[in-house]
Amino acid sequence: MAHTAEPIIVASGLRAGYLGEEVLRGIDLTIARKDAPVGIVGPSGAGKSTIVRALMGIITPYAGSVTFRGRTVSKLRRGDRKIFAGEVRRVSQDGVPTTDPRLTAEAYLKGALKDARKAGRTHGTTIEGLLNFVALEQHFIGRRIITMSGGERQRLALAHALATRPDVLILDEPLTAIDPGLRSEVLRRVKELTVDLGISVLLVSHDLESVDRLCPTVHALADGVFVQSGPLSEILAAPAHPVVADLAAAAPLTAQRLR
Ligand SMILES: Nc1ncnc2c1ncn2[C@@H]1O[C@H](COP(=O)(O)OP(=O)(O)OP(=O)(O)O)[C@@H](O)[C@H]1O
Repeated sequence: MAHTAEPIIVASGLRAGYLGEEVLRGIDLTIARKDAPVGIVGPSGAGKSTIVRALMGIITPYAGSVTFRGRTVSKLRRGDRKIFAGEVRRVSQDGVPTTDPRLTAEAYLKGALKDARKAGRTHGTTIEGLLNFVALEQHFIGRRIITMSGGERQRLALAHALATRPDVLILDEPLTAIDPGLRSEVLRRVKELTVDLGISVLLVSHDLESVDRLCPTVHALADGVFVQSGPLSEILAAPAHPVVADLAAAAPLTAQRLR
């Protein structure tokens, strides 16, 4: 994809993995300001979440680089890390990362709005507005997070990520615990956000329907490399790699509908 907008995150020749074992074998990916949503699909174990971890600076590349506004993500200094934390938000399938059993949805979102203000990302968003956006009823305000279901926690995590009005939203299987009807409604709202607020979304998912709904461009990942890129309908109609053929065969109705 040609990028005329200012790049925010750039992965270049990215090689990374765990305990010296390489999972990613040369990934190039640019997320620029106000980019249209980009999807990554691929089978279990292909390295999708590893890409996300490398983009977030959670793991350090063995070779190649990941930069945030030109600076190496894994070496960001405190000031830049704060800017990164406000500009780039991740929502993973685990939902809310909390171990505090007393924490309520209200306190959790209040903290996010406070962080947003501290980072100079002020806007008129309220806790009620955030809950509403992710289709959580207002009575969830006082609920302790440990009492919430997996799908409710995933939506709360999305609300938390949106509190800073990030420039980049990285969604790693964000809505897996939500039933399909509600999932497509939340995705529809996220899609509106990308247009209205210019948030650049990277969506990593097994769910081809969700990826197709949100992302005009998709990368198919197999064994740590992008083997095919383009609109999902084109990829599935003419698989150029056995893994892509398997994806199409595993979701025949989606593949047929997209043709
Ligand atoms: N913390 C870890 N330590 C060691 N190996 C890991 C770790 N996390 C992931 N891996 C391995 O790295 C490979 C890629 O994992 P990754 O989670 O990126 O795959 P994925 O494409 O996101 O899979 P899934 O769709 O099942 O979530 C797998 O072989 C996995 O076992």
